[in-house]
Amino acid sequence: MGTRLRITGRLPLLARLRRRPDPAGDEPGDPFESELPELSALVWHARDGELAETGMGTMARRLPAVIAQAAGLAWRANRADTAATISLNLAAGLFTAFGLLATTGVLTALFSAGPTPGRVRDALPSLALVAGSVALRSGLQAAAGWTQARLEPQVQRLVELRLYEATTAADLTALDDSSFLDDLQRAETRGMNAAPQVVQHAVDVLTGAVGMAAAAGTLGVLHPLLLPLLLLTAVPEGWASVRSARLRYATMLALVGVARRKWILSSLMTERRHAAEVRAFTMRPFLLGEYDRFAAHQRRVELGLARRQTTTKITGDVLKGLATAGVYVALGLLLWRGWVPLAVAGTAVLAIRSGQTSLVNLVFAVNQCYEEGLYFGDYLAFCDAAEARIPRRALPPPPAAVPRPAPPAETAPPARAAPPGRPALPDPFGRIQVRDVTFTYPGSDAPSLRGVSLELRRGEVVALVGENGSGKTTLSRIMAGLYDPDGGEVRWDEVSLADVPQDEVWSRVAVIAQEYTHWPMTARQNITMGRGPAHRAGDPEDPGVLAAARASGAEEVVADLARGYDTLLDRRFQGGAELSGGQWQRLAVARGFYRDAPLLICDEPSASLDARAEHLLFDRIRDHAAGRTVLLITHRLASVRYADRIYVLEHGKVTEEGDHDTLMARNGLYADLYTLQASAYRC
Ligand SMILES: Nc1ncnc2c1ncn2[C@@H]1O[C@H](COP(=O)(O)OP(=O)(O)OP(=O)(O)O)[C@@H](O)[C@H]1O
Repeated sequence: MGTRLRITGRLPLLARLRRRPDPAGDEPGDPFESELPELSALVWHARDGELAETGMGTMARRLPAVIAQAAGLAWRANRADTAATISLNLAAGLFTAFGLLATTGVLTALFSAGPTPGRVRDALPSLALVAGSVALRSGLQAAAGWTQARLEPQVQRLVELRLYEATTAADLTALDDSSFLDDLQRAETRGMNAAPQVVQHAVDVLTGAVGMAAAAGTLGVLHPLLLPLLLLTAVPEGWASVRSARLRYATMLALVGVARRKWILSSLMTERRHAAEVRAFTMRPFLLGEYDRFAAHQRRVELGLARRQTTTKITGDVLKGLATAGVYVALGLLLWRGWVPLAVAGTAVLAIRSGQTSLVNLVFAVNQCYEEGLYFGDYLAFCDAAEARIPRRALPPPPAAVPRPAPPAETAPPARAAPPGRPALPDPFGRIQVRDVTFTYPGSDAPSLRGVSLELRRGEVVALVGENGSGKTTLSRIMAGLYDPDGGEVRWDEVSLADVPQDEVWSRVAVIAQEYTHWPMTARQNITMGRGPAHRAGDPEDPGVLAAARASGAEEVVADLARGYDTLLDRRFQGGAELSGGQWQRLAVARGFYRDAPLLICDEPSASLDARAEHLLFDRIRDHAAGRTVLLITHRLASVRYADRIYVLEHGKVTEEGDHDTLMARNGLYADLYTLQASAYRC
């Protein structure tokens, strides 16, 4: 097992998969450049180095670490079950060895001279020992299987929690990063499921090793020469299994971008919210064609894999057959030379068969453990990377090798108090200042904000206007503590947001986002989402819900629902209702009001509202601002003329500021846009 599993010298398998042209036409050749150029840079080059390390020596080196990780995970999932699984398997192995050795007694008695009834009688005590140890071994194995089965869901829960804890806390910009998303896809779709498998296969490795040790120990006792012969039969199978696993893993890595693209396309073709547009824009042939292009590529790569795996398996089987024949020839020679008696040879045959079975199981388990360990490694690497992208001031619990149990959602209060030693946001604050803020999205060449400064005083409605792409949403996200600026800062009185735990910022800001989520929950939960104990079931008596619904106009929407606030807003489930765009928007606005935060950020809150609802909403926003502060982003300039102050953004810079009259008198972009909109109503 010492050779490195390199298929062509120093060339990693993945690169080879990529470069080799296939005369038969069912190999990938150089598919990403020729067939799927849009995915080429992302996938292939990023993983070459990683795969180059994956040889058999590497596997041998990594396996103990994988097993240790599995053991640690299982231990943290449930100590009693882990201890029971290990000790029951060890005990079962002992009884296997004991049963094999007792077989020698049976055979010795049976092969001795004398009348048959006497020989059978002599064999009975050893036979009883064999029967007893077989029964005990089976009982122990069954109990071990049970404890092992109990571990699986517990391990699964731990790993799921860790991943989702990390993805929901990671910096928002991480989710704009395509390599982060690729890694997330691998970790979620494959790596996360690998965790219980790793644990299971690690236990199987233990079981196989114990069974193998029992057979090997028995053979060693019977005749020392038999032992290396038995081990020889393991080499071909081990080689074949590891090579096969590596091929499969390389293929999975090669196809991760394809799988993600296919998944996106499949959701476009199956999800209800896209169905109308798919038809109206006659997108079906395009989507099906795209899907088929990726599926065809995947099929070609997978056919190549199947062929290589079959060749590998046949080679391994042939070599194993030769090795097994060698073992039996050696045993025959030992018998022929009279170096072992017949009874011992008989036991040796049984021990070899038992050893081979254990060996096959062991090799299979090692292979599976290693393969799943690779996927599990992806999961761990992703979780580490995602945890590293949790902003430090979010103050997550210290990273651990396993997930931490989350506080029960219904009892988790919004984080209002800063931890000791951390400054808290002033309550109430006097003014919020944005000072010289710059921001560039990761991977973008141009900054979205360039030295923006503005001020909001308590109780004011401040409007942000500007053409598409001028940076309004980006600025509002920085003010909501969702992005950290590259330069400059946001201060609440004298406290900089950068010094305050993010949870505290988020609990003090309510955002009615431009792109909001249609939460597939009840109408009540759509309003109370994320705020206090009501966030799970909803408190039917909560006056805050009624007030927020009234202020946003959601009250009329809920009145028409079959089960009022308890109506499920998801047509995919029985009894679920669907809302119109404007009705959804009223609920989103209600959610913002319900949070009752000192700073309300409204990003295009009226885009889908009818004229009356829009008019009412802006009135309500003004009412809401009494004692609180509102940042209003909108293209409906008639609604901002009553704002206390208006900032005009152009290409990420504030170019105008003042109230409506000042800006109209200035005759700049604001006046242009306002006059344009007003003239549309005049004619
Ligand atoms: N997630 C992102 N990744 C990279 N660039 C982004 C991202 N979101 C926005 N941008 C870029 O940042 C700039 C400002 O976008 P932003 O959404 O802040 O504009 P906006 O003023 O809110 O536009 P609109 O009026 O259309 O809503 C744009 O050039 C946009 O392309």
